[in-house]
Amino acid sequence: MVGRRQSFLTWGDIVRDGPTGLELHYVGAAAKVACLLSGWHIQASPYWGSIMRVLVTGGAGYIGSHILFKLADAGHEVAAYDNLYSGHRWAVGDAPLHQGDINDQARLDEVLGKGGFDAVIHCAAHIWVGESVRDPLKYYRNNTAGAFTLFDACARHKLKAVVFSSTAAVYGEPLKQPIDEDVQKAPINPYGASKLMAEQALIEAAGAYGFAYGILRYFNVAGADPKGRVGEATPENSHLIKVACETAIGKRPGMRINGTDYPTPDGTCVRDFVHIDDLAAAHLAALEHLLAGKPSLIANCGYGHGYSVKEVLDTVQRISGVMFPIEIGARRPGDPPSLVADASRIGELLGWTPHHDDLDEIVQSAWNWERKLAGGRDLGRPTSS
Ligand SMILES: NC(=O)c1ccc[n+]([C@@H]2O[C@H](COP(=O)([O-])OP(=O)(O)OC[C@H]3O[C@@H](n4cnc5c(N)ncnc54)[C@H](O)[C@@H]3O)[C@@H](O)[C@H]2O)c1
Ligand SMILES: O=c1ccn([C@@H]2O[C@H](COP(=O)(O)OP(=O)(O)O[C@H]3O[C@H](CO)[C@H](O)[C@H](O)[C@H]3O)[C@@H](O)[C@H]2O)c(=O)[nH]1
Repeated sequence: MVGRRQSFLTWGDIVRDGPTGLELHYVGAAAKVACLLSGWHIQASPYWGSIMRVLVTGGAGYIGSHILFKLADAGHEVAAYDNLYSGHRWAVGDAPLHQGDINDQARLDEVLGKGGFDAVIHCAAHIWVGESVRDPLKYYRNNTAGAFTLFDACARHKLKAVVFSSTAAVYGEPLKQPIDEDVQKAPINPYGASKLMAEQALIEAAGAYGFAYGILRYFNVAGADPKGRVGEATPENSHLIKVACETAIGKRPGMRINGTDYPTPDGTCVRDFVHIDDLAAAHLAALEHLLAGKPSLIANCGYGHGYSVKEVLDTVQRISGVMFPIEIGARRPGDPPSLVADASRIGELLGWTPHHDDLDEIVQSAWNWERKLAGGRDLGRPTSS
């Protein structure tokens, strides 16, 4: 895959219009040679040389928007589907934004019916563990029932593949760490349970209606686009690194550590923080894998090692240079003490190799983005449902 869009589109267009598979090999090989000669970075890809047409639900949100940029950078055709509940119109960049709700079957039919999409990446969801404990039905309605409506539409419109944003929260509190994909799933909060049900429905629907699926279970995603085009701007945010950066920049007066009495080395929760750019790359690799006809998969997205809440806050203070106030509070209901991925499967299946496995780099990129936001973009919550 090459890192320059215009040129790749030219090759891809030839490939797409070619009457036989021969062109694909010819054009693919010629493009590879051209890129090697011009020194462009190339990653091995089984879907090399073809354009994928992909609809990203939740594309105006934090993770969806980075996936849009990653796919577009690689020359693919992308569009976002988002109700702008917590997303932002500006976050989709040049991609078309189809405003709509995943619970709205008629709107999904309209968009998927004329879109000519090969695949859907399903990121749209409610995402807050704490809120899910306070208002579980909100989560089952959007993350489970909404996913059913979307998967049904994908089946009826004969999509080839669906990649689903799942979460480490499906595991609950497994005894074994790092956590591999086959451990027993026993979510301890409605957010994780709502996602696990959607996973199950996707697996069964894909088998029955004949499409491929990729379930990616993200651990804790953080950081921003290395080119600074987009980053995390989800409103009412409770993600640790985001809250810490907002506190350091002065948007919040202080912050709290949710519990220091966990059975972990320093008593605070431990999480496996994965850089958003590596996570977006995992989606590109998963799509290429599935659209090349390879088997459906379930894979963790993490680095295989964790940092405690205290370690993360120390890092944010050091990198920002701001010693913001931190108080010690009670545990937050629904928080497992430790979530660290066994990340071997995704490497084996997709050849995924992290490029940003470094807490300082993750925090630095989140901090750079926070400073850019403070420069003045309007981040008010859009009003549509
Ligand atoms: N952020 C993390 O650390 C993390 C970790 C694991 C899994 N995930 C999963 O990744 C996905 C994306 O999370 P995010 O951090 O980008 O959250 P986000 O809130 O920034 O993005 C979610 C997007 O979905 C949209 N949306 C929500 N409900 C919708 C609906 N009914 N119809 C259409 N659009 C809707 C929102 O407007 C928003 O743009 C979610 O599925 C989440 O569960 C996130
Ligand atoms: O101000 C804060 C914010 C967070 N925390 C703590 O930091 C840890 C991480 O919390 P986050 O809210 O950043 O992340 P979660 O692990 O709760 O959840 C995130 O990662 C999960 C996967 O591991 C999910 O998928 C979910 O969508 C996503 O929000 C938790 O112990 C939390 O209590 C604090 O102490 N203070």
